Amino acid sequence: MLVVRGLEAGYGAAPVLRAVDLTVAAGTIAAVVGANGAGKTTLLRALSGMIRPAAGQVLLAGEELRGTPVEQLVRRGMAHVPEGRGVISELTVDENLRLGGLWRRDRADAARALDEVYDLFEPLARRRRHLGHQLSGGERQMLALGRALVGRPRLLLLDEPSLGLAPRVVARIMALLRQLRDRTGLTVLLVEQNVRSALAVADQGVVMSLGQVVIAAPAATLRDDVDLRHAYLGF
Ligand SMILES: Nc1ncnc2c1ncn2[C@@H]1O[C@H](COP(=O)(O)OP(=O)(O)OP(=O)(O)O)[C@@H](O)[C@H]1O
Repeated sequence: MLVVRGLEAGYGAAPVLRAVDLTVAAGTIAAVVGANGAGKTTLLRALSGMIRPAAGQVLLAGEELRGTPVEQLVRRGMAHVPEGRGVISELTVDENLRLGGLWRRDRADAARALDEVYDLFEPLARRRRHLGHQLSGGERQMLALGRALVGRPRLLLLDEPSLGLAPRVVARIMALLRQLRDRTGLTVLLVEQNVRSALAVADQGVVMSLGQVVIAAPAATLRDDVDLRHAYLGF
């Protein structure tokens, strides 16, 4: 689904990503882990067009994406849920969710997707008319994820979904990702500080350090191989 080759990106003159290579198979979850400042968020930003890569190739289902306007990326099936969540505080839960499907031509399916999100996230269904700023951190995270799902993405880029959430909510979100992968074939690139939770749900583990991918391996290998864990994950 996603092939990244030699990706270089950064902020102004300061390079962050250095020759990043990555492959994520369709219908799998890849967890990107690594120390603070390793470049995980920058990788998601470069993939979703929030920052312009300086070099390299990004293919989504075989089609080159570099230089594609963000709106086109969304139409091609990419959804990015950034860290900090991007919920619009002045809009209601329902309005925020509908934003995720505004661009879709198939209105009937957009309405179905909205209903599915309310089924998945019962707290959102109970707070349809609440404003974004009236939600708890966990509800906001559900809303950001729900809004992305209303667009029926093929590839979901998720930045730190567990940030600031109670373990029970984190477990729920991870279980949901697995369910979406299994039921709909969704492909997920998941950036997480919570390495154990991320590797528990992921098919592939990708460790970044100093702007590079230092190891990409089956998540089970990273979970179970004590030497690898010590060397790359520090536990
Ligand atoms: N907007 C920005 N302008 C300039 N430099 C930035 C910006 N955002 C991040 N950086 C720098 O890019 C580097 C990588 O940051 P990035 O946020 O991608 O790391 P990360 O792996 O996601 O870290 P964390 O786990 O702490 O969120 C860091 O050195 C950071 O200071």
